[in-house]
Amino acid sequence: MPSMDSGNSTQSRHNSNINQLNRPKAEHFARRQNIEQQRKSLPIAAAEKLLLEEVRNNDTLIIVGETGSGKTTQLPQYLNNGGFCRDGGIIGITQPRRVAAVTVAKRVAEECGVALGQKVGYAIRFEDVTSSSTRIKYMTDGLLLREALLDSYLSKYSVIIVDEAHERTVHTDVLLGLLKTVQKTRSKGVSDAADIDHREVKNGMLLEKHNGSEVASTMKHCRGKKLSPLKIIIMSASLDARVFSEYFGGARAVHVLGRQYPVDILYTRQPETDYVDAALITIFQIHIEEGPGDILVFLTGQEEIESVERLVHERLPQLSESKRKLLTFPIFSSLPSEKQMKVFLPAPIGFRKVILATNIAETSVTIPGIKYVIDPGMVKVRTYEASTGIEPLIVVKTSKAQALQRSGRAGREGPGKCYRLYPESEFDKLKDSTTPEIKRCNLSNVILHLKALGIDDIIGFDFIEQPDRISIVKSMELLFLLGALTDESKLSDPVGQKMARLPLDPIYSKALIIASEFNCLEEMLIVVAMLSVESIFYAPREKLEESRNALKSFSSPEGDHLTFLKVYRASDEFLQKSNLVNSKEKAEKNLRKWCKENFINSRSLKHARDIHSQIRRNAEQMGLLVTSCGDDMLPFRRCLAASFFLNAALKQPDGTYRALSSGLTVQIHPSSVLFRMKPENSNRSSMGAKRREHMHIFAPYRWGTCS
Ligand SMILES: Nc1ncnc2c1ncn2[C@@H]1O[C@H](COP(=O)(O)OP(=O)(O)OP(=O)(O)O)[C@@H](O)[C@H]1O
Repeated sequence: MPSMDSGNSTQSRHNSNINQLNRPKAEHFARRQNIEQQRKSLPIAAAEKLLLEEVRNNDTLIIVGETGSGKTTQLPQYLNNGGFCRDGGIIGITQPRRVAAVTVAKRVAEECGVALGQKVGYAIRFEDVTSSSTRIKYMTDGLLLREALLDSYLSKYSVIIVDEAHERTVHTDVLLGLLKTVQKTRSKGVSDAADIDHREVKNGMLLEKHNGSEVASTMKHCRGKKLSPLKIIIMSASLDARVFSEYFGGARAVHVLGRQYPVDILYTRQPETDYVDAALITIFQIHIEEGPGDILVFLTGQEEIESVERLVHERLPQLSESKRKLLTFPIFSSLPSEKQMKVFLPAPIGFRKVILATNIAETSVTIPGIKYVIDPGMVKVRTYEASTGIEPLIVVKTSKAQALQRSGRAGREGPGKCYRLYPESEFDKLKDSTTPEIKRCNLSNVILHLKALGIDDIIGFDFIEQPDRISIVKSMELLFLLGALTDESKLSDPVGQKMARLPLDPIYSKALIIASEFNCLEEMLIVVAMLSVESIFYAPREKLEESRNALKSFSSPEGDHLTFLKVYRASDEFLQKSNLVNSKEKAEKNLRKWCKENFINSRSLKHARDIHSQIRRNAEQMGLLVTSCGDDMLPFRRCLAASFFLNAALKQPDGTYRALSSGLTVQIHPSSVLFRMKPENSNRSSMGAKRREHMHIFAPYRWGTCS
């Protein structure tokens, strides 16, 4: 009957609406229950009370526990529940990488049932998702160091957890030294503030000397402020507790026993001659032979990742129709963060996800769905040759600690497998831990930072492992040449002070500061942003000639910097025109097409655009004048020479180049526009120095050494 039918259907529609309304709630409830259960089953859960006791009884604690045991997500929650935020104090947790800080914060906010940025938040360079109610704050180690510039007692933190300390990033090492001093000072602030034996104001900073060691703080933070003690926790699955314990004067170390799920480790019988090919074969082998579960592959860099991605797609059509449901997702540091986050989304039903990652995904992160890890055992690291100032990127074998971290990305939601693409005998030969970054990097950034904190005696600074003296000297020399240090090795005012405030490499900061004086900051902001991303141009092997012609249309005889400027401005003009007649999305899509036609890496360009707006904001906040030099590029080129002088080389009468700083014979890098252009002996030079008319200085952003 129509009325009955209609009544019934209305009723059923009504019921279904109720169901629909209830479904998200029910799903939400089920998910929360699931999370609660997961939390309770973590190995660390059994040790909650014990850990709280340990933290109460020890100012510094070292915690070692298996990957996935719950250290990063649970301990801060235990501490919060245990009263460590009672007086408004914050629990700060540092991570070596942005992606870990962001994803772990999201997870913990969900576990706590709060909106991200409220009780639980994160802060990374250029992004602060915290509020006055934040009590658990995840952040990069570099960011906490920057915070110390504003509040050198880190007074808002009641506990600071240095997570993944085994990575020994340069920021972690400096932070450890700083925390040690801060802890000492803060305990004095409570017990015996009167023992401050000397105070002076220097460049707006208040310096205090405690028993001979200098600690700087801003006036607003220490005047009359009662300081509460600071708890320090050092954490990792793979650190040598002894080293850290000794450094912190015999600090207590505890081990959290047990792991959540087993991970089978498999090795190859023979060493692999081509690990990229071996990784590719293993991806397909797992995909064809193994049960459901996503795959995480560790590769050394963007190029390798993109090539494996291409090869997977080339080989996929050779599989039967039902086996083609394989999706690839890249993740590397220069990939824009919204693209990085895609790896954390579940694969569509029936599909297998293959994540191609650099060591960015090696520690801390939980990527839902990962059951299989492929580890070729290689990693790309930056090194520093102090004598020449060159910082080559080299591919080396991972350490045992890294191998352990990589395998630990599986076994987080269920049992997993890790395929190490080398024989077990090779594993035994690996170094236990990675060489600390401080031993193999340019220290100018660190020194600038320490100086800004008022720590002038760099060699006397209490590093966990002393950097090489020659590296310190060379880096100070560079800062001096950049004008950041005075003759007395103090931070100069205003150049050094301003440089320390910019979150950039000192050379880039100097370029911006000097460009603002010479009315070409608009141009320099673009160039610094373009230099901050990986390869703007791409040249596919099969279209080499076409891509070279495209590059030629942007090439400037004055080098890569001006070429970048042209590319950026051309893309900007294109986007603006497209925006006039299209929606924002359509205009962005058109820009990607334009990039493709011009062999420009649209991802890198988009990233450069983001960085550009961020550093422009920074520059404006600092009061730097953002003006353009128009068509006269001479002042701009002079500013380049005044900041990037380490990259300058003189053309010799025989046609070779000699680096001005090191005296080494160098050649123009094949990726430079000058490589094919063969600069002529004209009157053009980056410095415009007449006395060097017979030899010319160009400043491509990369030089290769001649073998
Ligand atoms: N985003 C997430 N999605 C699903 N489960 C998660 C997520 N983050 C964490 N987990 C679960 O919580 C467990 C503990 O993660 P946590 O990061 O706290 O471990 P950890 O001991 O710090 O590991 P690691 O030493 O590898 O950093 C994981 O094994 C996983 O089961």
